[in-house]
Amino acid sequence: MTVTRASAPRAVQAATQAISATGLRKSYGDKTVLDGIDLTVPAGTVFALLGPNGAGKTTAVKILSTLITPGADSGEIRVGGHDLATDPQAIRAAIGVTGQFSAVDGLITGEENMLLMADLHHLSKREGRRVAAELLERFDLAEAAKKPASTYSGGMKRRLDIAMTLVGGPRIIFLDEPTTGLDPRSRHTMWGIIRELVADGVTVFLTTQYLEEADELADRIAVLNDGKIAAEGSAEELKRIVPGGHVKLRFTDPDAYRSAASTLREAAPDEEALALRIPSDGSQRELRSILDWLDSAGVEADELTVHTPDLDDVFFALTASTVPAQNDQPKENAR
Ligand SMILES: Nc1ncnc2c1ncn2[C@@H]1O[C@H](COP(=O)(O)OP(=O)(O)OP(=O)(O)O)[C@@H](O)[C@H]1O
Repeated sequence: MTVTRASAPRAVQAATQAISATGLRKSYGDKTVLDGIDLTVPAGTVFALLGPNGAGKTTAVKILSTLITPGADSGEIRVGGHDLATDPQAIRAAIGVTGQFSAVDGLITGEENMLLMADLHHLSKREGRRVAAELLERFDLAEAAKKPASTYSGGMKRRLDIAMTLVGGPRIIFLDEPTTGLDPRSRHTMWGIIRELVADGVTVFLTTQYLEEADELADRIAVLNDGKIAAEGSAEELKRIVPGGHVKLRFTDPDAYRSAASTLREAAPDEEALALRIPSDGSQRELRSILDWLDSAGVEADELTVHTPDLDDVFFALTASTVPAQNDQPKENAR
């Protein structure tokens, strides 16, 4: 059953929201990092917080995962159904956090790292071994389990880090830049892992600088800029808010192309490609009116494609005023 926010009783709404925060604030001295942001993450979904370096993404993760306290003037913050102000302990028991700085101890083996986590979660020796073996297998680390973690590749360390986070069976996990510095293959492996978690009903709150990552994984994306949420929506919704979307009509017959071009004077012609571009936000309503218009003009294209701007366009449009030049570089190089 789908519960809509407008009609559901408050208790049901609370149960379906894994994370909710209103008026989240945080300042360091005079510097306002989070200037009253609202966040809502339905259970079992992936939420991506995007933003340039220093936007406050890690700060938001640290507050929601109880590692630091929010500004005193923040509104209500609930995680896993618990109030952060009154019951941070219950939140800690319900969540897992994988930060930018790994919790992996390089001096001991992958398996020992896992068993250490099992101890921290008070699992019995037998249960700890069972959970560790299962997760090491699932994360493709069984073969390397008896080797010191310092010998692992970046991707293996990151997988071990997440495996360690999962020892306690959290229903909500925070992943702060989970693929920064990973090569494309490891990144895709990590995306697969995140998708599996979500298929198991886990809620994922992730921060990322990679727009492609948010596009691939997230149900909803919020762009954080200058202490505020500059825009929020699905990847498709966000792409529609920047100009540049169009419908492209392609023809194989030059005569059909020329006839269409003379009929559709509003369309931008591309003689070489035998294509016409009609500005459009890509919405169903606009598409329908374009199709009606083509029908009434008697134009039949061989191919019709809808082009929406990509998330890069959105990111740059929304964060343009505050992005320093160095942020054109990938993060691992900028550091
Ligand atoms: N303990 C602290 N004391 C003072 N300033 C801080 C502290 N922690 C963070 N800041 C500042 O708050 C701002 C937001 O930092 P934060 O780490 O949340 O950003 P971010 O979006 O995660 O950036 P990045 O992508 O670089 O990790 C930065 O300007 C940072 O310098």
